[in-house]
Amino acid sequence: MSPADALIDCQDAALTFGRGPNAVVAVHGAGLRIHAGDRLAIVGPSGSGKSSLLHLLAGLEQPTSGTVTWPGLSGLRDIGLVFQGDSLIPALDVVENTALTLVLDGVPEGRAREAALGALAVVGAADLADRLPEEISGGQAQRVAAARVLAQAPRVILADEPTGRLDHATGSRVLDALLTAANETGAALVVTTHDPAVAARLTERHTMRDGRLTSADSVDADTAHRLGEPS
Ligand SMILES: Nc1ncnc2c1ncn2[C@@H]1O[C@H](COP(=O)(O)OP(=O)(O)OP(=O)(O)O)[C@@H](O)[C@H]1O
Repeated sequence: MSPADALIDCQDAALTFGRGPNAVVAVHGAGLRIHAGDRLAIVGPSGSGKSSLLHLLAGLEQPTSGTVTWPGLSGLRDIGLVFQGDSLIPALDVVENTALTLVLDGVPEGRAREAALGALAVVGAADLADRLPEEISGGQAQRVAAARVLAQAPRVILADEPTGRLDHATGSRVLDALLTAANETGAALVVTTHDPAVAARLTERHTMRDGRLTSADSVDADTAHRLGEPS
């Protein structure tokens, strides 16, 4: 595939926080291209730079050197973000939270609500629609975050440690929701994780260590599915 086919093209991108003796190089010259249909894991321990890399890919941070471009996207709104412990707005119920990105984007409320209810059904959270965030668990909140991204129908979903604070079974359901969201919308999916079991469910893995994106391996989707099945 040529660079022009890429949704996101990250070329030798570095990100440094601070200056002089206090400077922290969070990402050293990372190269990565994201294409439609990709199911990619960025695996590494805490502090290795995974979130920083994801922020570069999302356009939330400017690279200190190198470039990040979005040749296959019409705007950064084509990117859907799911963060660890994703914050839902406490005063809005689940369906309103799910519809929020669409409403902010100018979609009429009725249509946004309909799309949100459909997305909640896809991730198995339709029964939570009328609850407030304080009335649902952390795992359920992450599934709602996946539904919100599904309703948005982005071209790329970037998920930062979406299963980080969850037990294995709950994390697995959240990942199911994200994979379903990506499959339903045809979006590329990029997930950062420190959990090899999460990484095993994606088809391509990159390793992040001390800010360096080091290696990648690929397996076909069937193998990834088998590897990711709970034993
Ligand atoms: N805003 C910031 N200012 C200064 N240093 C930062 C900032 N954000 C991140 N860092 C530093 O950059 C490095 C990489 O952090 P980053 O959050 O990207 O790692 P991570 O792999 O996502 O970790 P975690 O899994 O704990 O979120 C760390 O040393 C961190 O302390």
